[in-house]
Amino acid sequence: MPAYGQARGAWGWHPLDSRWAQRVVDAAGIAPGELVLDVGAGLGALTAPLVRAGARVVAVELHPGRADRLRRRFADAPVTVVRADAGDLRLPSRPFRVVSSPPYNISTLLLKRLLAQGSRLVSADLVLQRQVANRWVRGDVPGANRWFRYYDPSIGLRLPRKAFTPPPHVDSAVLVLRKR
Ligand SMILES: C[S@@+](CC[C@H](N)C(=O)[O-])C[C@H]1O[C@@H](n2cnc3c(N)ncnc32)[C@H](O)[C@@H]1O
Repeated sequence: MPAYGQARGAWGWHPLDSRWAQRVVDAAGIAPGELVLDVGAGLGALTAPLVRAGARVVAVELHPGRADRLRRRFADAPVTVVRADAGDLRLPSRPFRVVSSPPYNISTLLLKRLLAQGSRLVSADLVLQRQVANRWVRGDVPGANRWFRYYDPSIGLRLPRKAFTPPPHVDSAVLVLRKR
């Protein structure tokens, strides 16, 4: 079921503190001009430092009000706001990177989408529930053998709960995937 059909309050609303968002983007090492998807962009906590890094950003957000606010906030920046469900995401036809702090309930769906056959994904830096990120790095997910022929998984930054407002009930970490 698309998340848009979820009850009010079930939107995975845990925005990142701006300093932590900056750290996540710094660690991703974005080069000017790169195409970067920010999936579940919220109000742009990651979008803003991505723009400062010189990225061309596609900000995907399902919540209509947040998508509108993103459009207004980044009207003069190289940001395309797409109101879409991450599960139905149309991937760019050219090489792209992903830097995202998605709602935890869609992280597996999103990863499968990004790693689908034909994807031009170059790298992903995804803020995930730490347990889930660890499972991916251990290869403890169906399909891992196939995906990890092409991508090298590792754990990046570990984020404390206070990196988000409101703080989630679980620890988080950045799952880093780099094309081999
Ligand atoms: C954890 S918040 C993070 C927001 C922002 N990335 C940040 O770090 O501040 C996740 C965001 O994903 C959005 N969202 C929820 N379900 C979604 C879906 N299926 N597709 C796209 N966005 C979704 C929510 O509306 C929310 O803005």
